[in-house]
Amino acid sequence: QGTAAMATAPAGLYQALGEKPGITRLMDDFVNRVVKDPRIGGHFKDVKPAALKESLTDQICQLSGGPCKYEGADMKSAHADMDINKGHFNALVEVLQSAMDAQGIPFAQQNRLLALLAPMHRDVITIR
Ligand code: HEM
Repeated sequence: QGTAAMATAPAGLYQALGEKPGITRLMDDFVNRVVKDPRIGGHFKDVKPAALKESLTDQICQLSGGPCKYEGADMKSAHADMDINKGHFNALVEVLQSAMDAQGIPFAQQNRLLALLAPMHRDVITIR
């Protein structure tokens, strides 16, 4: 991931997300919601959900302070040529919030994860 993504994980976030099993469940539900979302589902029409779930699980696990290593593409390369605008980015964040609600993740912990993801907008949004 890009340098902007390499913020320090707040203590206890990995645990609050339910560690690897909780993050796996969260990303499973999140991707299922994303592909169905009318605002951004189209971006994912040619994507294999299982592989994306695995990449995201590793990324969020590592980012939140867990013992994982994300080995996928950096955020800039992963999202190049996708015509992602601010509305798409915000829609994805909204879907993530719904998925975190569904997993019973406390609001304050949700915000700690979102704060780690927010700086990635610089690499993900390509239409300004
Ligand atoms: C903070 C926001 C985001 C994060 C952290 C994120 C993270 C990721 C990660 C980790 C991958 C996998 C890359 C790999 O395995 O090499 C990925 C792929 C992808 N992302 Fe994002 N993403 C974000 C926002 C978005 C948005 C807003 C869209 C479009 C609406 C989007 C569309 C995609 C698509 C279509 C892929 C699949 C690429 C492929 O497999 O060819 N992402 N993203």
